[in-house]
Amino acid sequence: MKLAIIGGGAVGLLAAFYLGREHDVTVVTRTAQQRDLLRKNGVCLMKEGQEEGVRLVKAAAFFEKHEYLKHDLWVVALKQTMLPAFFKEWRHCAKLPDMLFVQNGIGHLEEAKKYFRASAILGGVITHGAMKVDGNVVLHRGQGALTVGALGSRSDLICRLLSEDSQFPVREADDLERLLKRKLLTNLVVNPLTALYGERNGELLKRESWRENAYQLFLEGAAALDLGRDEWEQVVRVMEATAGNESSMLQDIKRGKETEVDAITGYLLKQGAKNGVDMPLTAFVHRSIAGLERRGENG
Ligand SMILES: NC(=O)C1=CN([C@@H]2O[C@H](COP(=O)(O)OP(=O)(O)OC[C@H]3O[C@@H](n4cnc5c(N)ncnc54)[C@H](OP(=O)(O)O)[C@@H]3O)[C@@H](O)[C@H]2O)C=CC1
Ligand SMILES: CC(C)(CO)C(=O)C(=O)O
Repeated sequence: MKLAIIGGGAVGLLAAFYLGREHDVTVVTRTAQQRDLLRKNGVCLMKEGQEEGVRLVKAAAFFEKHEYLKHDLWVVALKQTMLPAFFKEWRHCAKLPDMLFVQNGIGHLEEAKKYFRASAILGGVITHGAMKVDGNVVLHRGQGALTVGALGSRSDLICRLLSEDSQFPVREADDLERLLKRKLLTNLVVNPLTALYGERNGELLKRESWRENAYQLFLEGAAALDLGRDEWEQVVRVMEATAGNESSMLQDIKRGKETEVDAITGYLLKQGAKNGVDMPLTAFVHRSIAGLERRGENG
């Protein structure tokens, strides 16, 4: 398939490297500078400090629309915070490719369906850990999977994406909504706490007091999402598998970027209010992250 990966960040570069084994991949970057770097050097994948390989890919800058408008599928690897601008840019375009959104969070798929009625909208859940270290270099810091499902009726695109690649398996979701909820629960626990403590994912399990905080936060999220306490096991599994990764929220805080806190704790607080679930810990971490972003402050 001809895939355009929109966003050459951590996840975009990771997906380009692995999906590029089987598909014809174009990475769509925000800047011409990154486009040129990728055209010249390809995507370089690192694991445990070692270079694993280089994948030659096509690259286009976001404004060069003709370069990727006719592809079979767009894999949208932008942050939640970038989606409003993405929707605004394309909402009036009549014929667009089908799209796979891989963001953490939930509500964006319904939003995409509203804007892009003619395109199939797929949702993807990524449990890999990844960090971009340069415009064309990504560190694969935790083995997971990409699990894909369709919003509404099943799309044959999913079959074409499925892969047994042991380092980057692509699986089909039985129940996309439930999968997104479970991932959200993981992100509720891992992302804000690692961002507050300034530590990698695995540290949350190593210290008894942090593990207890993580569990108490998990209980609030599980209640708000109407998921069982047994989900804790899968949250722990992701923390173990991505133990050496810095969560995407910690990476954002370190770089002084806006985080996805509204799509994670913000969304859950609304869900809790709707379902009559008291969420004092979630409110605490939400305000704490907003404070680290220095929202509403002058400094
Ligand atoms: N990192 C991880 O380990 C994981 C991340 N996720 C989720 O995946 C999603 C993506 O995260 P991640 O890759 O870490 O984020 P990054 O911030 O690393 O990547 C986002 C990329 O989008 C680019 N971008 C912004 N605007 C445009 C535009 N108009 N056109 C093209 N590119 C654009 C940015 O470019 P520039 O840098 O030039 O501004 C940046 O490279 C998030 O929802 C995250 O929560 C899920 C699982 C794991
Ligand atoms: C899977 C995990 C927790 C990896 O760090 C993630 O989703 C993120 O960092 O946003």
